[in-house]
Amino acid sequence: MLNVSNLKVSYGQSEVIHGLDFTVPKNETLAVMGRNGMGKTTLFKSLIGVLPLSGGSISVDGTDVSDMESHKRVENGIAYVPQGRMIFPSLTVQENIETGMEVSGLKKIPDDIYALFPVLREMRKRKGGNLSGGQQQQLAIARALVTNPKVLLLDEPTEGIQPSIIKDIANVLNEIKKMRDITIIVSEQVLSFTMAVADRIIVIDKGNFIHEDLRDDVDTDKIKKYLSV
Ligand SMILES: Nc1ncnc2c1ncn2[C@@H]1O[C@H](COP(=O)(O)OP(=O)(O)OP(=O)(O)O)[C@@H](O)[C@H]1O
Repeated sequence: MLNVSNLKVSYGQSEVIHGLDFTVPKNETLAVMGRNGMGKTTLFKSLIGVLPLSGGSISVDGTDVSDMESHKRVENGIAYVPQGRMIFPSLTVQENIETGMEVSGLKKIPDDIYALFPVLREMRKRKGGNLSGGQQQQLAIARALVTNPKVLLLDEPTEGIQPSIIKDIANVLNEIKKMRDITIIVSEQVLSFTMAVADRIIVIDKGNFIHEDLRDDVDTDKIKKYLSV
């Protein structure tokens, strides 16, 4: 589980994340929704340690990771699928996945990864750069999963992906949740996607959480309003 307390993040003098508190238990998928520029990417980068905190703390299963560098946070169970996917274009699909396996000590790509993403098995010898956006997104998720994470972070996984593939990605996240004891946190602007995957939805606005609902209680019109203002 992930526990975040009074998290603050700044660019120079300018504070962008203003003291967020949240806990996400095992087997829960949390969606953080907000318009462009509201702080989703900054929040995720600070959770994985690409950006330093200017205050507060982050812990995974009781271990404080706030002062750890990114690779140490990965060792402690956080995996990150960045916005734009950031796969290695000149490495093959298989090599891309293998870059995630050093941490977990896996020698071979587990069968359940290819069962989740059959297209990656078919394309395992192709260069990552030659895959479609949706396939690259699957590859980025596979690469994150082979680290055996306790907490999986996905920053706007539907961005630039065609609607039919967005459904596949939602199915994959639901499968992952069934297969593993995992906490999933996804940032998004697409409400239909979050309604298909999230147990809880939080709205972020200018670096503050302004609204929270369990999926079953979501007033979709209200959330749409927050996302469109
Ligand atoms: N490198 C940076 N230096 C200074 N300010 C930044 C930097 N990156 C982001 N910001 C500012 O931080 C705020 C939050 O941006 P962030 O990218 O986290 O938002 P976001 O919700 O992820 O948006 P998007 O959906 O466009 O990725 C914005 O006001 C943005 O201008």
